[in-house]
Amino acid sequence: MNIKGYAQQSRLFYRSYALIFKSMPREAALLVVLMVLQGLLPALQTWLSKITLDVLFHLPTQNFEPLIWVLVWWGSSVLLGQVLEPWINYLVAHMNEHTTAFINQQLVRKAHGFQGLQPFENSVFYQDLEVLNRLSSSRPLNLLVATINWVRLLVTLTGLLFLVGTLVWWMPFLLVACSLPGVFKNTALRASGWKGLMSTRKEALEINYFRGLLTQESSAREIRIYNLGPHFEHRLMGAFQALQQVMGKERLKLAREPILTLLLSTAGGVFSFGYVLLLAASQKVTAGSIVVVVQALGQIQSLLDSFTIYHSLLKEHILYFEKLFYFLDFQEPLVLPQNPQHISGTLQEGIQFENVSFSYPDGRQILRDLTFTLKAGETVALVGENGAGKSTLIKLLCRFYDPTTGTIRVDGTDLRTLDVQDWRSRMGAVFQDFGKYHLSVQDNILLGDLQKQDLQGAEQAASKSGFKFEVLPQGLQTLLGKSFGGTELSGGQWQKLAIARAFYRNPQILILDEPTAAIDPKSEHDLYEQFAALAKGKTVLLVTHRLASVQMADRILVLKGGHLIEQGTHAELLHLGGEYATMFRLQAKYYQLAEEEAIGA
Ligand SMILES: Nc1ncnc2c1ncn2[C@@H]1O[C@H](COP(=O)(O)OP(=O)(O)OP(=O)(O)O)[C@@H](O)[C@H]1O
Repeated sequence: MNIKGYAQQSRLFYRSYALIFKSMPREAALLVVLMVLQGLLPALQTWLSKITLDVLFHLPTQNFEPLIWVLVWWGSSVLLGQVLEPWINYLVAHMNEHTTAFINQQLVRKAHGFQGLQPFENSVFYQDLEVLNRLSSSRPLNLLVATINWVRLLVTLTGLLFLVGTLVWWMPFLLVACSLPGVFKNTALRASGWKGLMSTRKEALEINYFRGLLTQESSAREIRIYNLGPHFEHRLMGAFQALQQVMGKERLKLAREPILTLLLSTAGGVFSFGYVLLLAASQKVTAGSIVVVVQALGQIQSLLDSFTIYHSLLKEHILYFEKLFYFLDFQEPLVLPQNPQHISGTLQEGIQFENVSFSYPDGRQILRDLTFTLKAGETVALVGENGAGKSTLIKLLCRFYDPTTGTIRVDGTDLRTLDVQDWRSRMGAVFQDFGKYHLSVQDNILLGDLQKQDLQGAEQAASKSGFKFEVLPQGLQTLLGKSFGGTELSGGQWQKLAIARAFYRNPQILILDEPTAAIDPKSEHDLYEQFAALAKGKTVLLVTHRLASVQMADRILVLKGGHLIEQGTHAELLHLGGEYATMFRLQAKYYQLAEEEAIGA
């Protein structure tokens, strides 16, 4: 590694510890102090052995005071060791919980802080996020524990090497030199292990996915009808096997490859031990000193091996933080304005699409040169075949993405210059994949505007959407969804609840992407009957395939292959006899025929 590399590594370590310290500064500082104390204990105890022997050999007759002091010191050091251990364990566990929570908070804050949806499109990015989430409860603790042991071993080693050095000055250098290749080798092997782990991100995602399919209620029905259990289980085990193969190879390397470096460090220890035995045989040193060196050498050898392992573990765990910081530093492609414009009051002119085209990050062009205006207070229906780009247009309107070319203007101001939160606070939406929150009915509605907490308003919104909460066991307080043992709703009931949430917000701009796809004909009819009242004063964009319900729109836009091919009122478009008229007549004919056939029969 060159100097730049070391500087980067040092910054990375500094930032990682800063993150851990930030989560619990006092506890972290206390832990460091306790660790250093604990690290000094073995050297202190070995030194006490020397003192004991030296005192014994030079003990004046009938004077036991030095022995009593030796006993007091020895007892204190043993007691300190015993007291320190549980406190260090307590602090490590305590800090681990906090650090895990803290890192999770950083991760989710970053993830929900993305204002656009593009980061979620990138599969590598998504896989990294999965690994970061999965390891967030182990890696920070591992870094902490490895650091603790690294520091403790370093302190112990320094103490013991110092003691050995007082007898033979070159011995510490020899011992360290013989262990260094092992340190480097293990570090390289751990880095390779991490690379292996990262190369199995796809398999890890597959494991999550197939395990989810096999264990969750949402997929239980199809799995049983099509007998998909064995098939998905096979794919799950395939992913496990692929993961085990890669990680097994890495583990084997870790067990097999350090043998030469271990031989070298053992040779250093044996040579040093032999030299001390020679010194002892020629009686050049005191008995106490020989005991010190013999004891210290025994410890140093195994400590150096452990130190090598912890050093390489540190390097391995730091790679987690490298990924974590990469994620935390990631700048989303959606560029937010430095000095955003804040808008107040109601929409005046409306929203203008000017030559808007859009391609997803995969490069496919979905919207092509769209120019139209959603006038303030107008209800516009957007229709077109599957994949025409209707939901994509909504995503641009919500500023989940920016147009690839062209501009969207709000009362003449470029949407990209507006404060995005401000803009979205004017909107209410029922998306195709609306949220089903496993909370109470009331909370599901109140989520539409957390500032309001208007219980009466929530009740009214539920009534307007046709959601009959009275039939549920605890009415508005009924807990929904299976996650926490609540009541499960039907698809249509969930959708009505999503509509209630949007109504509760009372937004200026209401976006409805197939809002009645799961709703029964009578409820749909009731909803559209009162739609004029509900939409009053709002700008509404409605996407639907049920053309009977678009008649109440002021204007209809027809999308085909990303082009805006027709626009006008229901009557105008029927008169035009184009795509809309064809689609409408097809649907109408289908119902008419079905009715005629039924009556005829
Ligand atoms: N996140 C995405 N990344 C890449 N392509 C996408 C993404 N989302 C949608 N598309 C593609 O964009 C095209 C338009 O999709 P969109 O959902 O806007 O259609 P739609 O008109 O709403 O269709 P539907 O009537 O079926 O809801 C489709 O071909 C789809 O494959």
